[in-house]
Amino acid sequence: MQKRNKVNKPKLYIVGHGAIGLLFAQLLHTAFDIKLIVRSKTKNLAHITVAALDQSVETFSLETVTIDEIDSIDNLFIPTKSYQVANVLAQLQNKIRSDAIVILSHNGMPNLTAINQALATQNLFFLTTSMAALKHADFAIAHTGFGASFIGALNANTEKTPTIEHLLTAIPNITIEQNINALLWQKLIINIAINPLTAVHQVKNGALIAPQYASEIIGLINEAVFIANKEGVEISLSSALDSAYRVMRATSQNYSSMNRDVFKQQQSEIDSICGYIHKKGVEYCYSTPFNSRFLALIQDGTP
Ligand SMILES: NC(=O)C1=CN([C@@H]2O[C@H](COP(=O)(O)OP(=O)(O)OC[C@H]3O[C@@H](n4cnc5c(N)ncnc54)[C@H](OP(=O)(O)O)[C@@H]3O)[C@@H](O)[C@H]2O)C=CC1
Ligand SMILES: CC(C)(CO)C(=O)C(=O)O
Repeated sequence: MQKRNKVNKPKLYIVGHGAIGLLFAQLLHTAFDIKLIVRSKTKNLAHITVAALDQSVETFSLETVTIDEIDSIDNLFIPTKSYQVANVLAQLQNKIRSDAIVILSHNGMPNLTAINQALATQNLFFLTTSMAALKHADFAIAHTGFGASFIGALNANTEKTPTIEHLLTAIPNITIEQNINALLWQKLIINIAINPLTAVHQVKNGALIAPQYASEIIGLINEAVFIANKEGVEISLSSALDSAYRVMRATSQNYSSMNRDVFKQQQSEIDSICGYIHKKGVEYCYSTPFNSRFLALIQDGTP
């Protein structure tokens, strides 16, 4: 296959060099001229190592830039933790062109009001993925799980541009989803079922298939389905349970991201996962004992 010249490739900025950012950099670096936005740097080029699922290892180099070095951004991918998004947007807001393509990707419900306020004219997308990656060193990851990805438009002015066409070609098992709310809720419900329990009990995703966890899984998902339905998103308890158990089986050997956060005693995304259901429950005067309890347990840091 003919290699495309760097000058002909569209530029894509990726925030950070986290596990998902580097995984997507590997998938996209032949289609895009990728620049990694780093907090600080000593070198202009990062040498990246990705251990694939089949144990083969790929190495490639990408340019790194600090925010101060950026003039303007046409295409931006933000694969950070949910609690880091507001800060990223505040730092980059003046650099992002008014017609730029911005793709957010994180677990937990995004703060759509804040995102739409910060980026009122840009083409906003959200990408969810069930692929998994683990970071071993600053620029080294292992691809640890294969799963489907979905991308959907977050605002009405969003168009399917060549950037999105390139993404759809380069990322395996990705589908464009027209109903963004359904997409966000489906992923939220999977994380509600898996993340807090694997974090509190310090078990792999597959362990949750055991009957001893069933009543808590049903309790957590039932509350989320109630809120989703109140918000106009049609999801049934049985289809939500099916999806959650499917992902537990597909990622059975993985430790969830929240499991690792709790293990390493670092900040987790519980506020935008169980915390989102707790907050919505308060708004609807609907009690959410399961989500509220896991929110408190994990926020407390001593599950
Ligand atoms: N890893 C996985 O397998 C999966 C992860 N996800 C979700 O994807 C999202 C990303 O996960 P993951 O890649 O594991 O997380 P990481 O913490 O590995 O990656 C986030 C990266 O963004 C960087 N970053 C954040 N803010 C800034 C900033 N202002 N300037 C520069 N860099 C910044 C972080 O830097 P620093 O470390 O310095 O803060 C870090 O390098 C999360 O929501 C996660 O739950 C979803 C499916 C699977
Ligand atoms: C899909 C799942 C549960 C995979 O582990 C995930 O998104 C996570 O760990 O945060």
